[in-house]
Amino acid sequence: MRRAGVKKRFLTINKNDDDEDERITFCYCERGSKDSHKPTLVFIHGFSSDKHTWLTVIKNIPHSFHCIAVDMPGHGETTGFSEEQVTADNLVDNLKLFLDELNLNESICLVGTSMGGSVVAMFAAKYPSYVKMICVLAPVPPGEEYETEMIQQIRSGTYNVLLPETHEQFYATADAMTTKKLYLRRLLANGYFKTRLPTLDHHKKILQLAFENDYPNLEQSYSQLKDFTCPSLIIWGRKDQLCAVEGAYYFSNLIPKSEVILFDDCGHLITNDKPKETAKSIVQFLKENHSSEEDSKTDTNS
Ligand SMILES: CCCCCCCC/C=C\CCCCCCCC(=O)OC(CO)CO
Repeated sequence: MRRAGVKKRFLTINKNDDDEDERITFCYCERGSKDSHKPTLVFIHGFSSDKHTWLTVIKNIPHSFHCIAVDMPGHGETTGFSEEQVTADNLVDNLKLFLDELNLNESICLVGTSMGGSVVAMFAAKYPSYVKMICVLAPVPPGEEYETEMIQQIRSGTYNVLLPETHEQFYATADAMTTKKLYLRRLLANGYFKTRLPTLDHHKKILQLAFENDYPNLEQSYSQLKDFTCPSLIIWGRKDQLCAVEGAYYFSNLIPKSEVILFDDCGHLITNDKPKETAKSIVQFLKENHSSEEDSKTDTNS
């Protein structure tokens, strides 16, 4: 935590004044404070992950940028949700509540990876006025056309592809998800199991429900992005085995003002494989597209 210079904070929101059960407490990491000349960067992690996934990237972003990485409902230290409530719609709407509470409702750059990238895309489709720009890292593309073998396996119930339960499964998942060599992999696996095994059943349930309810509707949920006019950056690893890299063109064809960056030698865990490059791409994208946004209505997508 200290290396990225972030502070951990909690924010409790009453969704309903009469009902204590409808109180949620968000946990998030923050560095810096709101700056009227620059958008705040808000980072959304992937499935079964948490805010820490972004520290490798935030470390490489200049301190002049206000950064927030939040634990999504059902993940990390954010509390007040049952599995059934962790749906795409709820994640999007609760992210809106969180941003409202922090007064971050007009000038942010929303950045998400994997499932978090999907949440960012759906958020921008539903609440375009909240964001100045978005950046999605390998979000889940819709439909069979983009389905990888890994997605097929998970969809048919082999959850340990994403949620390993044994050391062997952990090494297989790591091999599939990252191109970086794992040093001290047994130690890493032990660290992983220590934090993840207690939440395993909970995450399995969330995954099952997501494939039943949200996955079939992805195309519909993304469709309003066709009218999203803010600059959008799409980042993908060429060696992604979970979310097919062709998905980058699905999103760039859908979003009017979009730009694609593909990293060589990079798997699905982009924040792990290319942290410096990711930070650099985001900062570059912010510099090119902010402030000048009013006079540059050019389509970078053609
Ligand atoms: C849960 C609420 C869903 C809301 C959003 C709908 C997204 C599409 C619906 C179904 C697919 C489920 C997820 C499939 C893979 C995610 C990979 C991922 O996030 O990888 C992590 C590491 O696990 C990377 O950090």
